[in-house]
Amino acid sequence: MVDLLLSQNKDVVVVDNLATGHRQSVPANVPFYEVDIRDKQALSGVFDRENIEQVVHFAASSIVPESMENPLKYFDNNTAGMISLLEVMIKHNVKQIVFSSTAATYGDAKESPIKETTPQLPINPYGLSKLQMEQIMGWADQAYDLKWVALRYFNVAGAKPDGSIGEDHPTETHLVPIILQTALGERDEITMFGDDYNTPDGFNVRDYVHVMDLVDAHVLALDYLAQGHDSNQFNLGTANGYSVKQMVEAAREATGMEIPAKVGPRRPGDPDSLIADSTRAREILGWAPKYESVQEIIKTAWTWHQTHPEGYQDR
Ligand SMILES: NC(=O)c1ccc[n+]([C@@H]2O[C@H](COP(=O)([O-])OP(=O)(O)OC[C@H]3O[C@@H](n4cnc5c(N)ncnc54)[C@H](O)[C@@H]3O)[C@@H](O)[C@H]2O)c1
Ligand SMILES: O=c1ccn([C@@H]2O[C@H](COP(=O)(O)OP(=O)(O)O[C@H]3O[C@H](CO)[C@H](O)[C@H](O)[C@H]3O)[C@@H](O)[C@H]2O)c(=O)[nH]1
Repeated sequence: MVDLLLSQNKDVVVVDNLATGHRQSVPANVPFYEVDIRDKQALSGVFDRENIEQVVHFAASSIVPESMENPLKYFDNNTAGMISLLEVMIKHNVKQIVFSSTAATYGDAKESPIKETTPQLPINPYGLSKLQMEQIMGWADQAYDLKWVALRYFNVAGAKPDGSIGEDHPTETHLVPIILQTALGERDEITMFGDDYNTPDGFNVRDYVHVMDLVDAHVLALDYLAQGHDSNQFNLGTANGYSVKQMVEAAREATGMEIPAKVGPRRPGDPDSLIADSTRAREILGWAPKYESVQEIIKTAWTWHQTHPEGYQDR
């Protein structure tokens, strides 16, 4: 996101407590504050110093299985983090925010593909915390005229195509990086969590969206708010569902590697299937994902993993 905004000659300020982020991923010439958004005093200091007009709120804990084991962490970092951020924004009269929401707010959705109007009934604490954050922004709009866009991402994957920016988590839990670490020989095999879901081949189905397409949507959402539109919510996915097994097979084709895989037990908190209907984002924001095939998404991630087997190397 920072990379794209800079390429458009926008001024950017980054706040991150580096809980899972990397200092090296932010260019040295971008103002960077190592601040926890729950620290209102420190965050207020950033807003005092910088001339902030709009906020893009990515900061969160975002691992579904971790949220099942440690729900309070999610309500603290995510829900309370949002309250702190909004208080500081309102105090500084900053009233436009684009927010990273998630398909996890829908839970085991009763319709597929999922529309923005599909009932949000999360089945894990992570999804609930993100739904609470949306609802809190809704009340802040009514009370303080704060305008917000929730971008409900489906499963994000891929890397900058030149391989210079990619995923690097302290403990990797996401499917695509785990598959590619297995392809690189960093892991012996991948365990596919559960083959008895209510899906065509029994494996969980997800809608994988490229990170470059995702950041495009954020720029469109910032423009949408700058033009004075009302608060809104948008699903971001490609409308193509792939099962875990199909993802492993697609990665074998995309990389030419063997990628040993076995079936293991279900992982708690996983819905059967999450596929997006992104018509609203296409019609209102003019968003059009450029990467429709998971092969292409996986290939860009593969370039990153091959060239950065140790990630950002800052640990
Ligand atoms: N990756 C996905 O598939 C996906 C899907 C839907 C939504 N999202 C959302 O997108 C956002 C980014 O996800 P990601 O996959 O890049 O995760 P990530 O863990 O790589 O990024 C989160 C960033 O927020 C920072 N952070 C966390 N808590 C903070 C706090 N209290 N104060 C300041 N900084 C804090 C971390 O250090 C990290 O840099 C998250 O809000 C996540 O919920 C991700
Ligand atoms: O080693 C693994 C890792 C994952 N999976 C499976 O692969 C699928 C995708 O799992 P991820 O952990 O990559 O992603 P999640 O669907 O759990 O969650 C991701 O997408 C969500 C939206 O759909 C959230 O927003 C969340 O932040 C983001 O991590 C799931 O069915 C999971 O069970 C495996 O089978 N084996």
